[in-house]
Amino acid sequence: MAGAVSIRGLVKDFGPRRVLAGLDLDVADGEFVALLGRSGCGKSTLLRILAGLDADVEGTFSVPARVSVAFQQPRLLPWRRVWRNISLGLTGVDGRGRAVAERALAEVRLADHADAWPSTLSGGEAQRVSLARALVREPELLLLDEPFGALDALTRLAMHHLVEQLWREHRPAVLFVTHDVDEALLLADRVVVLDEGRVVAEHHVDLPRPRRRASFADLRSEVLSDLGVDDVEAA
Ligand SMILES: Nc1ncnc2c1ncn2[C@@H]1O[C@H](COP(=O)(O)OP(=O)(O)OP(=O)(O)O)[C@@H](O)[C@H]1O
Repeated sequence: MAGAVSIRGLVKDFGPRRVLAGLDLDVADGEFVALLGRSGCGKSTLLRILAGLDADVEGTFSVPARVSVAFQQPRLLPWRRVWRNISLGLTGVDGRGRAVAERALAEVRLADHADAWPSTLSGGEAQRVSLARALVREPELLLLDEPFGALDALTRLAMHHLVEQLWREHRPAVLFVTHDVDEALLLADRVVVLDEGRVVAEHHVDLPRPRRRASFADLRSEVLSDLGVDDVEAA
């Protein structure tokens, strides 16, 4: 199977600080990979590089032609209605921008919000618009940088279901940065742990979906231990 992402020896320095130190990582087509690691270990930097937002690197990487990104903050344009936020910059849709945006909104359960202004949306709704905006480009690779980090616990749960469903339907490869080990184990095919700018551990999550937290208690302990944290619940 052709890989969606192939990274070899990626090095990124910010002045004297080496953030990525020869990182190697492959992501297969349609694979859902979660990236975990201590704060400051370079997760967002890696996503920004793959998204083409930072070209000042050494090493090599390849990504597919269509890459979409969703960040922790939805970053919607406040002076555009929701549907325009989604259709803006879409090429090849001519006069169908509104219809295309509406279809994407229906997928994230926001069909009736096409004409809303971003300022009137809740945090969860804004994040769903951000997902719709990412998906409408039919990405082969979806980069998610802590997309649920700012949401409350209940909204977060709903978003897990939604992302899993959208991923099943569209099957992009996903690279998903999170601090939440449970979130990673609920959603990902593979959990990759970064430290000191390299991959230091990875775990395949061969569990049927939808997953229950009880089904990955042992894996959670292993991943937490990779992160240098004791699993108090396992004691
Ligand atoms: N534009 C920049 N200029 C200088 N240093 C930067 C810049 N962007 C990031 N860094 C530094 O690079 C390191 C990695 O940052 P990055 O945001 O990739 O970490 P992260 O793993 O995503 O962290 P977190 O989990 O806290 O979001 C940090 O030490 C950060 O201060």
